[in-house]
Amino acid sequence: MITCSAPGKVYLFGEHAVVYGEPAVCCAVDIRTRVSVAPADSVTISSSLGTTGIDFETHPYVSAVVERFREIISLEGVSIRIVSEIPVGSGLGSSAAVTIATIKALDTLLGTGLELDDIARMGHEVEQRIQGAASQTDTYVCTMGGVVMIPQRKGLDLIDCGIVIGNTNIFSSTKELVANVAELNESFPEVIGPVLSSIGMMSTVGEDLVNSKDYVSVGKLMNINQGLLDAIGVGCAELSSFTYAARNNGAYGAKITGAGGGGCMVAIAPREHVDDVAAAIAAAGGEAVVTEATDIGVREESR
Ligand SMILES: Nc1ncnc2c1ncn2[C@@H]1O[C@H](COP(=O)(O)OP(=O)(O)O)[C@@H](O)[C@H]1O
Ligand SMILES: C[C@@](O)(CCOP(=O)(O)O)CC(=O)O
Ligand SMILES: [Mg+2]
Repeated sequence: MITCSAPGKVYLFGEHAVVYGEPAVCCAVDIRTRVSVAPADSVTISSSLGTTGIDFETHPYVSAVVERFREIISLEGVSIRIVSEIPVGSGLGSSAAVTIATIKALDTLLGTGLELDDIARMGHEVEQRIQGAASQTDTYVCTMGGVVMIPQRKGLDLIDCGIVIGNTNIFSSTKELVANVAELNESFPEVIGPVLSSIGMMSTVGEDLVNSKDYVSVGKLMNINQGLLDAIGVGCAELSSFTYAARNNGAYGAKITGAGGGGCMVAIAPREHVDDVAAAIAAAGGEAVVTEATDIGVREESR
């Protein structure tokens, strides 16, 4: 049996706008999905969502990965078992992590010799197939780890402060949220276009601030980015309440991460304040997790 893992991620800046070609800055975090594979006569996929064969209702991403491998190598059966610390449908990139960890595990089992760039590319193709429109961000950062600027694929300095995630526990489908933004953009292109460009500008301005570890300024930009995400309709009352709770309790800045509409927000904070920030999010009704950035991307854990 071979086990591979891949990390979740938070966006410092740029989700949604990145789907329209704007830059984004995304950071892998130390919360992982583990996928174990073993030879078998037929395909079995088991996770917290259930046990299935190839099944595009329950396991669309993993099913698409298996089909993709069948295009390059003969693969009759395989047993795939998923254990994840990343909440599903929460903006932390659970879909990318399960996709990338499965690709790496199958690559290792079948000896297909994929390089990291190949894994990221295949993962992006799978996300595009299942999600409709999908940027390369989640699959790339979860393959490589660290802090990455997209579309340049440029590595930035690892975030050296505390990261607190606040989960609303409201399931949000990235596919739906991306489609909602597209609809708003079609209705009001003159209004939404400039908002998306302004979101992109966060990354352009933020890049040097991340590299110089100026987290006070990074936090201010995250707060502006949050306002613009609200403007494109991907916020909700709980996400707003948790971002204010974080900001009022020592965070440098706080915003939605990922698709929004539910799911998670992210705050960056001095390490000495992370517990206060987490307590404030919990008091506002969220599930708070204190984490750190990680430069460990997809990797084999055991065989
Ligand atoms: N642990 C898991 N096991 C199986 N499938 C998973 C797992 N985590 C995520 N997924 C897949 O990813 C989908 C959620 O992806 P998405 O809507 O993009 O949200 P997220 O923000 O978490 O990436 C789930 O509906 C499921 O198909
Ligand atoms: C909204 C979007 O920018 C990020 C979605 O992230 P997540 O699936 O919510 O973790 C979509 C994308 O980049 O493909
Ligand atoms: Mg996703």
